[in-house]
Amino acid sequence: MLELSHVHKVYRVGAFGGGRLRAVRDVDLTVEPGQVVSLIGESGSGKSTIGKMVLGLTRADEGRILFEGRDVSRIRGFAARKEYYRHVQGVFQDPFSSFNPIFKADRVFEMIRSSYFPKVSDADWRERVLDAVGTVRLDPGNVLDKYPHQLSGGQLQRLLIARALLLDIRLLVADEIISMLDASTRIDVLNLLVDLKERGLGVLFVTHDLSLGNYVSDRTVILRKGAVAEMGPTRRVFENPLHPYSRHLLSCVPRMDRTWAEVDAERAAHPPPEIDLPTVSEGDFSAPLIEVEEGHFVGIDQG
Ligand SMILES: Nc1ncnc2c1ncn2[C@@H]1O[C@H](COP(=O)(O)OP(=O)(O)OP(=O)(O)O)[C@@H](O)[C@H]1O
Repeated sequence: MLELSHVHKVYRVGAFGGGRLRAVRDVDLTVEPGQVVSLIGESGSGKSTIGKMVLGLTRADEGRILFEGRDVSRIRGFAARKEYYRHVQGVFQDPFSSFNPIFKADRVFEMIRSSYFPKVSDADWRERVLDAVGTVRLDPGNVLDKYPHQLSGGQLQRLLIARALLLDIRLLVADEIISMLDASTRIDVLNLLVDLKERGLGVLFVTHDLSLGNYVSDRTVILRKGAVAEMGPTRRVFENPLHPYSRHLLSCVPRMDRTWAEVDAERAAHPPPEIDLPTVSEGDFSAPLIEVEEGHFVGIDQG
């Protein structure tokens, strides 16, 4: 469904744009229908840039991004872009910024209607909205006809997902969608992503939080400095992390059931296997991956 191959993004930075920042380096990844793929990395690792490239909000400098076989960078013109967004939508971190505070929150649905379904009757449209709102586990009586300030962040986030569902959406880019929500609402929105995947949608779930990625995703991609450090089935990556960076990230996640000392002792008793990481020479911006077990890849060590 979605395939990135050898994707690079270099931003111009500094005074007069004279500097270059390689935000994404030689990234390969895929998302299949009915699959949640987590893109995990610390701040600045290039996660959002990948999401933006998939959404056509910024262009890759090298490499290809294919959605259902079509090169996203070649989608030009209003009609073609509109058609793309019928199938690919993004939801972002701050739900409040996606709503205009002076309009009722469900106005976001009207915008979809006027743009994509101008001929649908009022009654039919209402039916579709109620269906989409129900799918995201909201009670229409509680959320429709309300202003954004009368709704919680979790409710607004779910309204945005409902809006996406009104289209014939096949891929959702969910960029840090729960980082502004409290713990109890987070789990509802995470479970909603699982519902979407069961409906056959592909989800690219961008997060800096490993435990969220572990909870929700089928495959995990760990990014470091714009390149893939490790990628594979989530269970394999979490149970058998092979890249030093993945191990480091995982060791930083607090455990509810153990103290630091216990975790340290366990690690010392069972040191992880050493593997040879791929290498590249200075000035080479490729970031090769080695397949260490089926579908489980490790990338270069960037120090
Ligand atoms: N429009 C831009 N112009 C210049 N540099 C940018 C631009 N957007 C992002 N960057 C830089 O590219 C790098 C990757 O940014 P990106 O937002 O993709 O990272 P991220 O992993 O999503 O981080 P965060 O979790 O903090 O959002 C960062 O160093 C960032 O400062």
